[in-house]
Amino acid sequence: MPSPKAKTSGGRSGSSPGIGGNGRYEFMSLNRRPPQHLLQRQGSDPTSARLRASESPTRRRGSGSSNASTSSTGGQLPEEDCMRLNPSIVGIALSSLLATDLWLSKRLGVCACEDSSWGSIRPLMKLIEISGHGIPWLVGAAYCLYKSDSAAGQEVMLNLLMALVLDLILVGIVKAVVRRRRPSHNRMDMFATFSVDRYSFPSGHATRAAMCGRFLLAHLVLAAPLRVLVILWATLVGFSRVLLGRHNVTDVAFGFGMGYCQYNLVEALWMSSATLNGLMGQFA
Ligand SMILES: CC(C)=CCC/C(C)=C/COP(=O)(O)O
Repeated sequence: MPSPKAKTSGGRSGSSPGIGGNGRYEFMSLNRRPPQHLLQRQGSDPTSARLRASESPTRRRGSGSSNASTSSTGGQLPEEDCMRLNPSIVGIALSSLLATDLWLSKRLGVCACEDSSWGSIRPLMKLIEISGHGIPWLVGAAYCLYKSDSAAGQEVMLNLLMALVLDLILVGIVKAVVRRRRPSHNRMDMFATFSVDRYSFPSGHATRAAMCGRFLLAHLVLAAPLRVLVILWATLVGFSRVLLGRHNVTDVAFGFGMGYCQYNLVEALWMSSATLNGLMGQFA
């Protein structure tokens, strides 16, 4: 795709910029052989790389040329150029997804700071952010465990505490492996973060909201309006991550999926009262 910054003196469509004899950028048609003064010796000038790219096998194949992997000067294209110039359909799809993700996340970051277009709702989004933070949930679960006077209540709160710790560990591992930077428009003013929380993928708030949402719906007897409120809260936590500029859309989407699956793991590792008493007995 010709660079809009290049000074054009050639055709419009189907052309690529090259450095003309006068040192100015020129556009050349990909269907015509470039002028001799632009056919640089390979490696001597970025234009030669660009000519090599404009003469890539896929383009030449598209223009009906017989030698699919020869450069404009008739030489054999090095293998790495052929490979690089022929990205797989998966690579193209992933690049398109990433570009769309970054563009959409930037557009949706409407309260990334006070003077953003929806900056007035930033305090509300920050409140929702705190409601999905790990510390309030850990403190709340520990308090409920301490105040609970039934074996069933203690069992549920202990398993919730373990689920929250499991979430922190798994999210921390994925963040540390993927190491995706947070969006450029994010203002890192979250309270109480770990080192890995500087990374964006996945959203820890989204994983916690999905996992805790499922946990509450499964283990608390809630009337229908409250059940709807739990689902609404979890959804708002996820959305707030993008609106605040903390995350890209894909970070939150993956976080929701990961949190949903984490709950399945919590159910599989569920510690019953008998098991917990047995463990307590061993440590007592
Ligand atoms: C310090 C504790 C106990 C938890 C950290 C909670 C936190 C700051 C997670 C990051 O969430 P996002 O990945 O959604 O920004």
